[in-house]
Amino acid sequence: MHSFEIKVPNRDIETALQHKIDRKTKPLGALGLLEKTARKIGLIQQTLTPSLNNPQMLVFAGDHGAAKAGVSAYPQDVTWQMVENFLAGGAAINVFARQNGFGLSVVDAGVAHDFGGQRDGLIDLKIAPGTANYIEQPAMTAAQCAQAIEQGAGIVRGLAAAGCNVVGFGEMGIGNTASASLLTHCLTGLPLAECVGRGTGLDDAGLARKQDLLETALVRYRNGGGDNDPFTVLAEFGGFEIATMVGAMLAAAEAKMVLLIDGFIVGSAALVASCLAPALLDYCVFCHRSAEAGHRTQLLAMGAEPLLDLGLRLGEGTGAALAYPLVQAAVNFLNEMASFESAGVSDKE
Ligand SMILES: Cc1cc2ncn([C@H]3O[C@H](COP(=O)(O)O)[C@@H](O)[C@H]3O)c2cc1C
Ligand SMILES: O=C(O)c1cccnc1
Repeated sequence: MHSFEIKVPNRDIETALQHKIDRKTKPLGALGLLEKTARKIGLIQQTLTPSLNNPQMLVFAGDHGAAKAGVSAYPQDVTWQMVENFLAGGAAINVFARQNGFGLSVVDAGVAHDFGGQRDGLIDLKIAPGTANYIEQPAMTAAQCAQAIEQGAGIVRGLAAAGCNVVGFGEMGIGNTASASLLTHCLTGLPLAECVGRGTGLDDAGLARKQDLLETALVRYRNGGGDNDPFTVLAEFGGFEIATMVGAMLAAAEAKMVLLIDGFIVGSAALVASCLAPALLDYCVFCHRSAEAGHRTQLLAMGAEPLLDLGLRLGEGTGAALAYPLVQAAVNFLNEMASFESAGVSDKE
Protein backbone atom coordinates (compact mmCIF):
# COMPACT_ATOMS: atom_id res chain seq x y z
CA MET A 1 0.00 0.00 0.00
CA HIS A 2 1.13 3.52 -0.83
CA SER A 3 2.11 5.29 2.37
CA PHE A 4 0.71 8.65 3.30
CA GLU A 5 2.74 11.52 4.69
CA ILE A 6 0.57 12.91 7.44
CA LYS A 7 2.35 15.40 9.65
CA VAL A 8 1.38 16.55 13.11
CA PRO A 9 0.66 20.27 12.55
CA ASN A 10 3.52 22.51 13.66
CA ARG A 11 2.59 23.84 17.13
CA ASP A 12 4.63 27.06 16.89
CA ILE A 13 1.53 29.04 15.96
CA GLU A 14 -0.59 27.64 18.80
CA THR A 15 0.32 30.32 21.36
CA ALA A 16 -0.54 33.10 18.93
CA LEU A 17 -3.82 31.39 18.03
CA GLN A 18 -4.77 30.98 21.66
CA HIS A 19 -3.82 34.60 22.36
CA LYS A 20 -6.03 35.80 19.48
CA ILE A 21 -8.93 33.69 20.82
CA ASP A 22 -8.38 34.92 24.38
CA ARG A 23 -8.33 38.62 23.38
CA LYS A 24 -11.78 38.41 21.76
CA THR A 25 -14.53 40.37 23.56
CA LYS A 26 -15.85 37.54 25.73
CA PRO A 27 -15.02 35.95 29.06
CA LEU A 28 -12.02 33.65 28.79
CA GLY A 29 -13.08 30.30 27.31
CA ALA A 30 -16.71 31.36 26.90
CA LEU A 31 -17.06 30.02 23.35
CA GLY A 32 -16.26 26.53 24.61
CA LEU A 33 -15.85 23.89 21.95
CA LEU A 34 -15.98 26.54 19.21
CA GLU A 35 -12.68 27.85 20.58
CA LYS A 36 -11.07 24.41 20.34
CA THR A 37 -12.45 24.03 16.82
CA ALA A 38 -11.06 27.42 15.76
CA ARG A 39 -7.66 26.53 17.24
CA LYS A 40 -7.66 23.16 15.48
CA ILE A 41 -8.46 24.71 12.09
CA GLY A 42 -5.87 27.46 12.62
CA LEU A 43 -3.30 24.75 13.36
CA ILE A 44 -4.30 22.67 10.32
CA GLN A 45 -3.98 25.71 8.04
CA GLN A 46 -1.04 27.25 9.99
CA THR A 47 -2.67 30.65 10.04
CA LEU A 48 -4.44 33.08 12.40
CA THR A 49 -6.97 33.75 9.62
CA PRO A 50 -8.25 30.37 8.39
CA SER A 51 -10.87 29.96 5.69
CA LEU A 52 -13.17 27.17 4.56
CA ASN A 53 -13.29 26.83 0.80
CA ASN A 54 -15.50 24.85 -1.56
CA PRO A 55 -16.91 22.36 1.01
CA GLN A 56 -17.61 18.93 -0.45
CA MET A 57 -19.63 16.03 0.91
CA LEU A 58 -18.62 12.55 -0.19
CA VAL A 59 -21.12 9.74 0.41
CA PHE A 60 -19.42 6.35 0.05
CA ALA A 61 -21.71 3.42 -0.75
CA GLY A 62 -21.09 -0.31 -0.62
CA ASP A 63 -22.83 -3.59 0.08
CA HIS A 64 -21.96 -6.16 2.67
CA GLY A 65 -21.95 -9.93 2.25
CA ALA A 66 -22.98 -10.26 5.88
CA ALA A 67 -26.20 -8.30 5.24
CA LYS A 68 -27.86 -11.46 3.89
CA ALA A 69 -27.05 -13.24 7.17
CA GLY A 70 -29.39 -10.87 9.01
CA VAL A 71 -27.30 -8.15 10.69
CA SER A 72 -29.67 -5.33 9.66
CA ALA A 73 -33.37 -4.59 10.05
CA TYR A 74 -33.55 -3.60 6.35
CA PRO A 75 -32.95 -5.52 3.10
CA GLN A 76 -29.71 -5.09 1.15
CA ASP A 77 -31.52 -3.52 -1.83
CA VAL A 78 -32.01 -0.36 0.25
CA THR A 79 -28.34 0.47 -0.44
CA TRP A 80 -28.76 0.92 -4.21
CA GLN A 81 -32.25 2.36 -3.82
CA MET A 82 -30.84 5.04 -1.49
CA VAL A 83 -28.04 5.73 -3.97
CA GLU A 84 -30.75 6.46 -6.55
CA ASN A 85 -32.43 8.67 -3.95
CA PHE A 86 -29.13 10.57 -3.41
CA LEU A 87 -28.74 11.03 -7.17
CA ALA A 88 -32.31 12.35 -7.39
CA GLY A 89 -31.61 14.80 -4.55
CA GLY A 90 -34.25 13.46 -2.16
CA ALA A 91 -32.38 12.00 0.82
CA ALA A 92 -31.70 13.69 4.16
CA ILE A 93 -28.09 14.32 3.19
CA ASN A 94 -29.18 16.10 0.00
CA VAL A 95 -31.40 18.44 2.02
CA PHE A 96 -28.75 19.30 4.63
CA ALA A 97 -25.89 19.50 2.12
CA ARG A 98 -27.93 21.91 -0.03
CA GLN A 99 -28.89 23.95 3.01
CA ASN A 100 -25.26 24.40 4.01
CA GLY A 101 -23.63 24.94 0.64
CA PHE A 102 -21.90 21.60 0.12
CA GLY A 103 -21.22 20.05 -3.23
CA LEU A 104 -22.21 16.39 -3.00
CA SER A 105 -20.86 13.31 -4.76
CA VAL A 106 -21.82 9.70 -4.27
CA VAL A 107 -19.06 7.13 -4.56
CA ASP A 108 -20.01 3.63 -5.64
CA ALA A 109 -17.27 1.73 -3.83
CA GLY A 110 -19.00 -1.64 -4.19
CA VAL A 111 -22.79 -1.59 -4.44
CA ALA A 112 -24.41 -4.83 -5.62
CA HIS A 113 -26.27 -3.10 -8.46
CA ASP A 114 -25.63 -1.84 -11.95
CA PHE A 115 -26.33 1.90 -12.12
CA GLY A 116 -26.29 1.83 -15.91
CA GLY A 117 -23.07 3.62 -16.85
CA GLN A 118 -22.05 7.20 -16.20
CA ARG A 119 -24.42 9.16 -14.01
CA ASP A 120 -24.27 12.78 -12.82
CA GLY A 121 -23.02 12.95 -9.24
CA LEU A 122 -21.95 9.30 -9.13
CA ILE A 123 -18.28 8.35 -9.04
CA ASP A 124 -17.92 4.74 -10.18
CA LEU A 125 -15.15 3.06 -8.22
CA LYS A 126 -16.90 -0.26 -7.75
CA ILE A 127 -14.45 -2.88 -6.58
CA ALA A 128 -16.95 -5.74 -6.58
CA PRO A 129 -20.72 -6.05 -6.15
CA GLY A 130 -20.53 -6.24 -2.36
CA THR A 131 -18.00 -7.76 0.00
CA ALA A 132 -17.81 -11.44 0.90
CA ASN A 133 -19.59 -12.54 4.07
CA TYR A 134 -17.07 -12.13 6.90
CA ILE A 135 -18.95 -14.65 9.01
CA GLU A 136 -17.46 -17.27 6.68
CA GLN A 137 -14.40 -15.67 5.07
CA PRO A 138 -12.54 -12.33 4.91
CA ALA A 139 -14.76 -9.55 3.55
CA MET A 140 -12.14 -8.58 0.96
CA THR A 141 -8.69 -9.55 -0.21
CA ALA A 142 -5.67 -7.48 0.77
CA ALA A 143 -5.42 -6.39 -2.88
CA GLN A 144 -9.04 -5.17 -2.91
CA CYS A 145 -8.51 -3.33 0.36
CA ALA A 146 -5.37 -1.60 -0.97
CA GLN A 147 -7.22 -0.75 -4.19
CA ALA A 148 -10.08 0.81 -2.20
CA ILE A 149 -7.65 2.95 -0.20
CA GLU A 150 -5.88 4.11 -3.35
CA GLN A 151 -9.14 4.95 -5.09
CA GLY A 152 -10.42 6.89 -2.10
CA ALA A 153 -7.20 8.88 -1.99
CA GLY A 154 -7.56 9.65 -5.69
CA ILE A 155 -10.98 11.26 -5.23
CA VAL A 156 -9.71 13.59 -2.52
CA ARG A 157 -6.63 14.59 -4.50
CA GLY A 158 -9.04 15.71 -7.22
CA LEU A 159 -11.03 17.79 -4.72
CA ALA A 160 -7.85 19.39 -3.35
CA ALA A 161 -6.83 20.34 -6.88
CA ALA A 162 -10.25 22.01 -7.28
CA GLY A 163 -9.60 24.26 -4.27
CA CYS A 164 -11.60 22.33 -1.68
CA ASN A 165 -10.12 22.39 1.84
CA VAL A 166 -13.00 20.91 3.86
CA VAL A 167 -14.50 17.48 3.21
CA GLY A 168 -17.55 15.91 4.82
CA PHE A 169 -17.63 12.13 5.02
CA GLY A 170 -20.82 10.12 4.76
CA GLU A 171 -21.80 6.56 3.90
CA MET A 172 -24.56 4.22 2.80
CA GLY A 173 -24.43 0.44 3.10
CA ILE A 174 -27.00 -1.84 4.64
CA GLY A 175 -25.26 -3.84 7.36
CA ASN A 176 -22.40 -1.40 7.83
CA THR A 177 -23.02 -0.71 11.53
CA ALA A 178 -22.04 -4.38 12.03
CA SER A 179 -18.76 -3.81 10.17
CA ALA A 180 -18.14 -0.66 12.18
CA SER A 181 -18.75 -2.61 15.40
CA LEU A 182 -16.17 -5.25 14.50
CA LEU A 183 -13.62 -2.61 13.51
CA THR A 184 -14.24 -0.65 16.70
CA HIS A 185 -13.94 -3.77 18.84
CA CYS A 186 -10.70 -4.96 17.21
CA LEU A 187 -9.02 -1.55 17.22
CA THR A 188 -10.05 -0.31 20.67
CA GLY A 189 -10.02 -3.63 22.55
CA LEU A 190 -13.41 -2.78 24.03
CA PRO A 191 -15.75 -5.74 24.58
CA LEU A 192 -17.81 -6.54 21.45
CA ALA A 193 -21.08 -6.09 23.38
CA GLU A 194 -20.14 -2.44 24.01
CA CYS A 195 -19.55 -1.91 20.30
CA VAL A 196 -22.77 -3.41 18.89
CA GLY A 197 -26.01 -1.47 18.50
CA ARG A 198 -29.41 -1.60 16.84
CA GLY A 199 -28.32 0.16 13.64
CA THR A 200 -31.41 0.89 11.54
CA GLY A 201 -33.63 -0.35 14.38
CA LEU A 202 -33.23 -4.01 15.33
CA ASP A 203 -35.48 -5.23 18.14
CA ASP A 204 -34.04 -7.08 21.15
CA ALA A 205 -34.05 -10.45 19.37
CA GLY A 206 -32.45 -8.91 16.28
CA LEU A 207 -29.75 -7.27 18.37
CA ALA A 208 -28.96 -10.58 20.11
CA ARG A 209 -28.75 -12.29 16.71
CA LYS A 210 -26.46 -9.58 15.32
CA GLN A 211 -24.17 -9.94 18.30
CA ASP A 212 -24.07 -13.75 17.95
CA LEU A 213 -23.21 -13.49 14.25
CA LEU A 214 -20.43 -11.02 14.97
CA GLU A 215 -19.06 -13.26 17.74
CA THR A 216 -18.98 -16.12 15.22
CA ALA A 217 -17.06 -13.97 12.74
CA LEU A 218 -14.56 -13.02 15.43
CA VAL A 219 -14.04 -16.61 16.57
CA ARG A 220 -13.33 -17.63 12.94
CA TYR A 221 -10.83 -14.78 12.59
CA ARG A 222 -9.08 -15.37 15.91
CA ASN A 223 -8.89 -19.15 15.34
CA GLY A 224 -7.15 -18.41 12.05
CA GLY A 225 -4.54 -16.38 13.95
CA GLY A 226 -6.10 -12.99 13.18
CA ASP A 227 -4.47 -10.07 14.98
CA ASN A 228 -5.36 -6.38 15.42
CA ASP A 229 -3.29 -4.95 12.59
CA PRO A 230 -5.49 -2.11 11.24
CA PHE A 231 -5.09 -2.94 7.54
CA THR A 232 -5.77 -6.65 8.13
CA VAL A 233 -8.78 -5.93 10.31
CA LEU A 234 -10.12 -3.52 7.65
CA ALA A 235 -9.80 -6.18 4.93
CA GLU A 236 -11.32 -8.81 7.20
CA PHE A 237 -14.40 -6.95 8.42
CA GLY A 238 -14.66 -3.72 6.48
CA GLY A 239 -16.91 -2.73 3.66
CA PHE A 240 -15.67 -1.32 0.35
CA GLU A 241 -17.25 2.01 1.32
CA ILE A 242 -15.36 2.03 4.62
CA ALA A 243 -12.01 1.08 3.05
CA THR A 244 -12.43 3.69 0.30
CA MET A 245 -13.27 6.25 2.97
CA VAL A 246 -10.08 5.33 4.87
CA GLY A 247 -8.03 6.18 1.77
CA ALA A 248 -9.95 9.41 1.24
CA MET A 249 -9.36 10.43 4.86
CA LEU A 250 -5.64 9.67 4.68
CA ALA A 251 -5.28 11.74 1.51
CA ALA A 252 -7.37 14.57 3.00
CA ALA A 253 -5.16 14.75 6.10
CA GLU A 254 -2.07 14.56 3.89
CA ALA A 255 -3.42 17.56 1.92
CA LYS A 256 -4.04 19.43 5.23
CA MET A 257 -7.79 19.58 4.74
CA VAL A 258 -10.40 19.78 7.48
CA LEU A 259 -12.14 16.40 7.79
CA LEU A 260 -15.76 16.49 8.96
CA ILE A 261 -16.43 13.17 10.68
CA ASP A 262 -20.05 11.98 10.81
CA GLY A 263 -21.33 9.15 13.04
CA PHE A 264 -20.46 5.61 14.06
CA ILE A 265 -19.59 4.22 10.63
CA VAL A 266 -17.56 7.17 9.38
CA GLY A 267 -16.00 7.15 12.87
CA SER A 268 -14.90 3.55 12.36
CA ALA A 269 -13.11 4.60 9.15
CA ALA A 270 -11.46 7.46 11.06
CA LEU A 271 -10.42 4.96 13.72
CA VAL A 272 -8.79 2.67 11.14
CA ALA A 273 -7.10 5.64 9.43
CA SER A 274 -5.84 7.00 12.74
CA CYS A 275 -4.40 3.60 13.67
CA LEU A 276 -2.53 3.68 10.33
CA ALA A 277 -1.49 7.34 10.82
CA PRO A 278 -2.13 8.74 14.32
CA ALA A 279 -1.63 12.38 13.24
CA LEU A 280 -4.84 12.07 11.20
CA LEU A 281 -6.82 12.96 14.32
CA ASP A 282 -5.34 16.47 14.27
CA TYR A 283 -7.26 17.07 11.01
CA CYS A 284 -10.63 15.70 12.18
CA VAL A 285 -13.58 17.70 13.44
CA PHE A 286 -15.92 15.24 15.14
CA CYS A 287 -19.34 16.51 14.18
CA HIS A 288 -21.79 14.58 16.32
CA ARG A 289 -22.38 11.80 18.78
CA SER A 290 -24.69 9.23 17.21
CA ALA A 291 -27.36 7.41 19.20
CA GLU A 292 -25.86 4.13 17.96
CA ALA A 293 -24.56 2.17 20.95
CA GLY A 294 -20.81 1.99 20.65
CA HIS A 295 -20.28 5.46 19.25
CA ARG A 296 -19.69 6.98 22.67
CA THR A 297 -16.88 4.55 23.43
CA GLN A 298 -15.49 4.83 19.89
CA LEU A 299 -15.28 8.62 20.32
CA LEU A 300 -13.64 8.26 23.74
CA ALA A 301 -11.04 5.93 22.23
CA MET A 302 -10.12 8.67 19.75
CA GLY A 303 -10.20 11.41 22.40
CA ALA A 304 -12.93 13.11 20.38
CA GLU A 305 -15.34 15.76 21.62
CA PRO A 306 -18.22 15.98 19.14
CA LEU A 307 -20.00 19.23 18.33
CA LEU A 308 -23.58 17.93 18.34
CA ASP A 309 -25.58 15.35 20.26
CA LEU A 310 -29.03 15.29 18.66
CA GLY A 311 -29.89 11.61 18.98
CA LEU A 312 -29.27 11.14 15.24
CA ARG A 313 -28.72 7.60 13.99
CA LEU A 314 -28.89 7.98 10.25
CA GLY A 315 -25.44 8.22 8.73
CA GLU A 316 -25.16 9.46 5.08
CA GLY A 317 -23.01 12.35 6.41
CA THR A 318 -26.05 14.07 7.95
CA GLY A 319 -24.32 14.83 11.26
CA ALA A 320 -21.37 16.34 9.38
CA ALA A 321 -23.58 18.53 7.20
CA LEU A 322 -25.63 19.69 10.19
CA ALA A 323 -22.56 20.62 12.24
CA TYR A 324 -20.97 22.61 9.42
CA PRO A 325 -22.54 25.97 10.41
CA LEU A 326 -20.83 25.58 13.80
CA VAL A 327 -17.50 24.92 12.11
CA GLN A 328 -18.07 28.04 10.02
CA ALA A 329 -18.96 29.94 13.20
CA ALA A 330 -15.66 28.90 14.76
CA VAL A 331 -13.71 30.24 11.79
CA ASN A 332 -15.87 33.40 11.60
CA PHE A 333 -15.45 34.41 15.23
CA LEU A 334 -11.70 33.99 14.92
CA ASN A 335 -11.63 36.20 11.82
CA GLU A 336 -14.32 38.76 12.54
CA MET A 337 -14.83 39.25 16.25
CA ALA A 338 -13.39 42.35 17.87
CA SER A 339 -10.69 42.15 20.53
CA PHE A 340 -10.75 43.95 23.90
CA GLU A 341 -8.20 46.35 22.41
CA SER A 342 -9.97 47.05 19.09
CA ALA A 343 -13.40 47.50 20.69
CA GLY A 344 -12.22 49.39 23.77
CA VAL A 345 -13.84 46.91 26.16
CA SER A 346 -12.40 46.54 29.64
CA ASP A 347 -10.83 43.21 30.48
CA LYS A 348 -11.10 41.38 33.80
CA GLU A 349 -9.41 43.21 36.71
C1 LIG B 1 -33.99 3.95 4.28
C2 LIG B 1 -32.63 4.03 4.91
C3 LIG B 1 -31.81 5.15 4.66
C4 LIG B 1 -30.55 5.21 5.25
N1 LIG B 1 -29.60 6.15 5.18
C5 LIG B 1 -28.59 5.79 5.91
N2 LIG B 1 -28.83 4.60 6.50
C6 LIG B 1 -27.92 3.98 7.45
O1 LIG B 1 -28.31 2.66 7.78
C7 LIG B 1 -27.34 1.69 7.42
C8 LIG B 1 -26.68 1.08 8.61
O2 LIG B 1 -27.55 0.42 9.46
P1 LIG B 1 -27.58 -1.18 9.53
O3 LIG B 1 -26.22 -1.64 9.87
O4 LIG B 1 -28.59 -1.48 10.59
O5 LIG B 1 -28.04 -1.67 8.18
C9 LIG B 1 -26.35 2.42 6.56
O6 LIG B 1 -26.69 2.27 5.22
C10 LIG B 1 -26.46 3.82 7.06
O7 LIG B 1 -25.91 4.79 6.28
C11 LIG B 1 -30.07 4.21 6.09
C12 LIG B 1 -30.86 3.08 6.34
C13 LIG B 1 -32.15 3.00 5.75
C14 LIG B 1 -33.00 1.79 6.01
O1 LIG C 1 -24.03 6.70 13.48
C1 LIG C 1 -24.19 6.27 12.34
O2 LIG C 1 -23.36 6.55 11.43
C2 LIG C 1 -25.36 5.38 12.00
C3 LIG C 1 -26.15 4.83 12.99
C4 LIG C 1 -27.20 4.01 12.64
C5 LIG C 1 -27.46 3.73 11.32
N1 LIG C 1 -26.68 4.27 10.38
C6 LIG C 1 -25.65 5.08 10.70
